[in-house]
Amino acid sequence: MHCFPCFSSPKNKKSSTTNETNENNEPRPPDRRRTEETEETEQSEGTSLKIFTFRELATATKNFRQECLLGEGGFGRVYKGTLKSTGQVVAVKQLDKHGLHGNKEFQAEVLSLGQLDHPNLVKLIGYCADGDQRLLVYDYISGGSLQDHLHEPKPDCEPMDWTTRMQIAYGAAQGLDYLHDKANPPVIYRDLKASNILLDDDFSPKLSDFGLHKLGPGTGDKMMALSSRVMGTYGYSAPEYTRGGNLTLKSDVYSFGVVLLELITGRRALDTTRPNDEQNLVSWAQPIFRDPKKYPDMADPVLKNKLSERGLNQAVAIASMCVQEEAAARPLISDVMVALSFLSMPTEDGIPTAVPILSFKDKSMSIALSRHDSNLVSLPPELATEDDKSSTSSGEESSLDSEKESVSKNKYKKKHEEEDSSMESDDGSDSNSEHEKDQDSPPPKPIDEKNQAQSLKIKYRYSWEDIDVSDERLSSKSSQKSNDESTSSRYDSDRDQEEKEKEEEEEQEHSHIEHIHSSKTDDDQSVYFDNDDDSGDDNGASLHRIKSEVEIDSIKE
Ligand SMILES: Nc1ncnc2c1ncn2[C@@H]1O[C@H](COP(=O)(O)OP(=O)(O)OP(=O)(O)O)[C@@H](O)[C@H]1O
Repeated sequence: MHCFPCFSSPKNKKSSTTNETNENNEPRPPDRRRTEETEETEQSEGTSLKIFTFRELATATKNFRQECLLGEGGFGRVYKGTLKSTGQVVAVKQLDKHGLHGNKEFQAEVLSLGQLDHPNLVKLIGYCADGDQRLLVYDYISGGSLQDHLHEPKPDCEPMDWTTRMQIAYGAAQGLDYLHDKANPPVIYRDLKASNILLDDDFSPKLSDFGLHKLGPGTGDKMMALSSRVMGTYGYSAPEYTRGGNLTLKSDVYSFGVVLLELITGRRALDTTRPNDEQNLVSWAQPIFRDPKKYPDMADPVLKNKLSERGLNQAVAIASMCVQEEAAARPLISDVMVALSFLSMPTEDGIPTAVPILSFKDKSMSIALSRHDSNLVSLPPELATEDDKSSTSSGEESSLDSEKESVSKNKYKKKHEEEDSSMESDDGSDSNSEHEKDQDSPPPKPIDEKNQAQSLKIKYRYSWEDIDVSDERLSSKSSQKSNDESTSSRYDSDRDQEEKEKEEEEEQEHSHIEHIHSSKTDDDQSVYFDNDDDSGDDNGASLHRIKSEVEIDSIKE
């Protein structure tokens, strides 16, 4: 077999062949002698992707020997291999020959997959397209999958502790947030599950198997898969997806919620060895979500007494929001990520040093971080340094804008820029350029003062909209509302009062369906659903986030 590179750098193109396309404008095989004799790995144009020869990969995997087989998934077999040229250990995914991918699809797919790069994604390092062979070459992740660690642990392995679980959830949320928010066009994962979350040696999670079906740009939440084939795994797939193949970013959020529930409970998403009413994890958990007293019973028994009840309550609350039946009511993964950033903070003597307090009141959900020691509370570095996220800590508008749910990435960016410029006129500072932003924006205001409770709140405002609302209406209305209300961070201690008054005003304007209350007192730190409202089952209404804002307060005790 010989290499059949689809793409090559201009330099390589010149040297490989003068007949790059045939009369049908299809790529021709390169000069056979070159690939056989030199075995030189090419670089794909415009990406860091390497184009491997089939021979290289056969050598790397000892001719795809059984002993190198890591497993077989929906797309084909995966082999562990070592690249002869560099010694790098890789995972080689040999795609099913009878799969969906034609040559063109494959080309488009690998090129866009090659652009994706995030510490919480398994990195695609190259590919091979040779005749009817299609192979993808990934970094090898040595620690096994979350599924292995959680559900099939080796007998000599300690069960994963609570903080590790929350750190895995946080890392996975960051990977997913990258796919949803940073990748352009956004990538819907489709098949997020514990077996697709690989762990490296220090338990850092890496999402694998993403983007094997690339999605075209759509209209935000309504993005559809190019393929109508319903994928996903039972137990993880969102109801709207399994029912009608309707795939959106929120379907991923649902699957994420299931993984979070697995981490919390130690139960499988689907476990046919359990009694009927306990086989499906979400169905089992739904009634418990409404009864916080039962939350401790939900926790993985191996964690007994080794987790904070507050942390558990918050994690369950996040999971319960993610697995809501109504896709539009699920939070954005970026919101989930922020909440988990706090839950995953290291603990002192098993007690988390900081616990987020989620409060759901009328149209707003707040995530507040409280701690009562003298250490600084600041956003985790990954949230504080990136441009989008720096806004959460530097007093600018939050990047967690409602519009990204309902408009395309480009539209979102445009909106973001507009708001940036409105921010500019508001506060007189120039925040347009990323570079300037990095240089000029003041560092996050320290909020630490001894004997003060510290609180960082990220508020998400939701409004009720008819479900059949058109995207245009949703986005323009939301946008208007979002623009009308300034989205700035405030540091002054009068903010709470102001906020309360504003909320009361807004309360009169909108009806609400569901409350989840959070009590801030130390002994009663509960989060619970309040179904006291008969508008709860309002037909044709759903929650849409219209605004988010960040505030960092120092609250005198
Ligand atoms: N980059 C990698 N590093 C290490 N092991 C990997 C890597 N990619 C996949 N694997 C392992 O290879 C096996 C097959 O993986 P694959 O993703 O193809 O299927 P799956 O996740 O088991 O099932 P599905 O296709 O339904 O998602 C799994 O055991 C997986 O953990």
